Amino acid sequence: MEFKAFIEITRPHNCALAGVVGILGSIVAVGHLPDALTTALVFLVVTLGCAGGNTINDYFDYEIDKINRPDRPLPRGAMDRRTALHYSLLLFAVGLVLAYMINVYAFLLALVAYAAMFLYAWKLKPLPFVGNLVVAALTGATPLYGAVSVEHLGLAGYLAVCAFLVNVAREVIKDIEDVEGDLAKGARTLPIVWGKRNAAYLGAAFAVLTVVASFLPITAGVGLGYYAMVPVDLVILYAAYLILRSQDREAAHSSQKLLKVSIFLAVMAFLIAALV
Ligand SMILES: CC(C)=CCC/C(C)=C/CC/C(C)=C/CC/C(C)=C/COC[C@H](O)COP(=O)(O)O
Ligand SMILES: CC(C)=CCC/C(C)=C/CC/C(C)=C/CC/C(C)=C/COP(=O)(O)OP(=O)(O)O
Ligand SMILES: [Mg+2]
Repeated sequence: MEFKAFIEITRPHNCALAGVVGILGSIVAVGHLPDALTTALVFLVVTLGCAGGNTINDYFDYEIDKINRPDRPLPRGAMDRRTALHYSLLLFAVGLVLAYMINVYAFLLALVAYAAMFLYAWKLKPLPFVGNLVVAALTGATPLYGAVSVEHLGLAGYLAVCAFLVNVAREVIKDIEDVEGDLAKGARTLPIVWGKRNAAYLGAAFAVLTVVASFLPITAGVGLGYYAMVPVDLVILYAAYLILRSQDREAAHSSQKLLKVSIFLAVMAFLIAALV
């Protein structure tokens, strides 16, 4: 058992980004950073949830990851599956205790989100497009979590719409990348059921919808700092072009990685716009 596997299996880069998005949701909801305790609790509840979700995901994806991602901790033997199951449940439990310290709505939303992540990994992922929508809804719920924690919505709804749309695009394109392993396990993902080209059209359409939605905050009078979103939109459009041009594994990998970069850059743009 490798100690670093306990960090690696949580995909800390996703968790940290998600935690920042939770805080960003609070900021754009009330127009300023909430008090230190609320900020810390929002960050921890989201990161612990994301960590538990990624861990339980690898627990149930063990057979598929032996083909698609043999370098991950479980297929390479750095952690056993039973430990991963108990570890994920511990992460969720700690997250729920902290969520209860925020307010009852934050506790309930965390309970629903954590249950959705477990259900996705256990049963929903193989369902064509349904699994993609669940993951995207969870990413959209992240800024809303920050808003619920400060009991105000503000511009967090716009952030949630953008998060949902860009992650639908990315999840569909990730499924195009993973067709080989998914086929071997009999997973009925969208590209397998509907064809890689049709799935590429759908993924690109959601990428374009993300660009359209990214201008919504401007209608609400967000400041000049928001124009940092323009290069983000260009990255998203290029990712859409890549997957339309070719649906092979390499093109899908480049396209979904570019969308991940756009998510990171967009979060920075929203932070600049919210704090400038
Ligand atoms: C206009 C625009 C792009 C706005 C950005 C909206 C926004 C705030 C997005 C943030 C979404 C979010 C909470 C991201 C957290 C990290 C993340 C990508 C979670 C989804 O992970 C599922 C994915 O399948 C994991 O795969 P991988 O990244 O390859 O490990
Ligand atoms: C709202 C609260 C309290 C928490 C939200 C926590 C977040 C940010 C969830 C975002 C979605 C997420 C990280 C879900 C976890 C499950 C997961 C990793 C889904 C994607 O897994 P696969 O579809 O198997 O793709 P991989 O090939 O990357 O494993
Ligand atoms: Mg997985």
